[in-house]
Amino acid sequence: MSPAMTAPRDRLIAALDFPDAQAALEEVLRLEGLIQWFKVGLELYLSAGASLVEKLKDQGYSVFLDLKFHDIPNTVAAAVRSVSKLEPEMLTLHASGGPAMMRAAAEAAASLPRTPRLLAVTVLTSMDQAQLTSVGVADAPAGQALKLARLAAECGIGGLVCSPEEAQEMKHALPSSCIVTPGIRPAEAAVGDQKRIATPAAAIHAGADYLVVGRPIFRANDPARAAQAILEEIAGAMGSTK
Ligand SMILES: O=c1ccn([C@@H]2O[C@H](COP(=O)(O)O)[C@@H](O)[C@H]2O)c(=O)[nH]1
Repeated sequence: MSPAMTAPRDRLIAALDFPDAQAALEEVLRLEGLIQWFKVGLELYLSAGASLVEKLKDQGYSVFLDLKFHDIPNTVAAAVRSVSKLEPEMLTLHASGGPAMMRAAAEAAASLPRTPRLLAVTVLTSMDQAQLTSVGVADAPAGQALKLARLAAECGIGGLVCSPEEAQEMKHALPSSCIVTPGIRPAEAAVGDQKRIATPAAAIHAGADYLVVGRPIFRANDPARAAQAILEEIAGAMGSTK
């Protein structure tokens, strides 16, 4: 983790899963002063495109562009070069795309004047054992995630996305990788479609560098209050982890 990352707000990424730029930017405004990092995923990027990312960057926010590339190596390398013009701080690709794809992505990123941090998505936090078995993977989610995380690191990918349940083992096995965990659910929050989850405090204790939170903030009656409560939980856990 970067030494500059000392404040709870540097470790919380709010997922802007909204249908258009107007809805997303209204929420950004509502969280002004609380949130530094926003994640732009497929839904919003397909609707609002590059201009939304540019607006967030112009306003001084850090952007995690979560497009989860998964294609042949040449196509993924070109996609990395293309979206890196927007200067996102983080960018995702699926580790299951394999070593040739990940190496091509890492080389493409390294060739750029401003290298985005590439994150390999290991096993989606919405997948449990049954889901994994149904796509032909016999391993347990944690074992498969670790296997893919090691492969990603060997291919020069500096970060990974995994469940907070797996963060501790990941940190132990790959101490220099940046660990980003979605699947965060404060104690009272609805779980929804997520399967491998933990509270903000548990994720910090397990060694997650960044926590991604969407619905527990944006589907709360008062998103700013929900974000504040999560920041306080992170702060408490950081205090007791030091
Ligand atoms: O394994 C993964 C990878 C990405 N995500 C993304 O994180 C957020 C989580 O949103 P919640 O509303 O807090 O569940 C969402 O944008 C996903 O696309 C993930 O959940 N799991």
